[in-house]
Amino acid sequence: MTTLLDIRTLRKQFGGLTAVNEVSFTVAEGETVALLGPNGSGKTTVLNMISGALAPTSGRITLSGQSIGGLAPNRIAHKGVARTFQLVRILPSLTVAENVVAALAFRPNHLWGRAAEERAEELLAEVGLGGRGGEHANDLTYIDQKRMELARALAAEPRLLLLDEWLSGLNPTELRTGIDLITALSRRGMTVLLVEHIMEAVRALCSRAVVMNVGTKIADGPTADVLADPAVISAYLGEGHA
Ligand SMILES: Nc1ncnc2c1ncn2[C@@H]1O[C@H](COP(=O)(O)OP(=O)(O)OP(=O)(O)O)[C@@H](O)[C@H]1O
Repeated sequence: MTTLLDIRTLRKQFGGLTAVNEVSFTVAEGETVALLGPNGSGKTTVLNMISGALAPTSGRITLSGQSIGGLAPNRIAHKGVARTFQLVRILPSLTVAENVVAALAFRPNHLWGRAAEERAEELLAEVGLGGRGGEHANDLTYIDQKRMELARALAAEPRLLLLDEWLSGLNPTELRTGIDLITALSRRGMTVLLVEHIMEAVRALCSRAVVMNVGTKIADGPTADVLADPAVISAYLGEGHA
């Protein structure tokens, strides 16, 4: 398998707090990998360093061998990394289609006008919002806002998709739909790194899991093995996350 994302001895210090402590792991092309850990273990900080929202204190992040650590978020996005956020980020006063068109306008090979509208419609169909481009983003239900945020991320045609608790807050039916949607993306070759607390989703989606606890990596391997690892169970139990 070809390595797409390679994280080496990554470290992030916030004053006296080491939020991420010498963490290393890789994600291969086409893999869907979970980044797990109790609250405050450093997962979002790792995603923030991969997407450029935070600069690493030290360590290396490469995408297909090219160093991206410490670059500005827009440069990292142009190199093929897209993400969704723990709290959905949309442009509420625009229509659903306009939200996606705006994302298409900012990608490296910008799309405008009719071409952008057509591509937006394709992307909306892909996430289950086909034919709903004219609705106002503000009027969408929570899961539909999440779908739209995903369409915005896909507009960049990413090589690596970072999902930060994209499935949280969904009811059981919506969760099934959300899992199916990510499965479909993964089947068509998308590489995904996801932070997730819903273990049902992790088991369904991820062949491999990396687990952090208090900033340090404590496990990395096939999902079933990792979730049965006593060190992982005890880290979660310690935080009331059985
Ligand atoms: N900008 C920041 N400034 C100072 N401390 C921060 C900052 N961002 C995160 N931290 C701290 O770094 C640690 C790791 O936080 P992080 O959000 O990465 O954890 P997490 O594993 O994503 O948690 P959760 O599952 O609750 O989202 C926490 O102690 C947090 O308070």
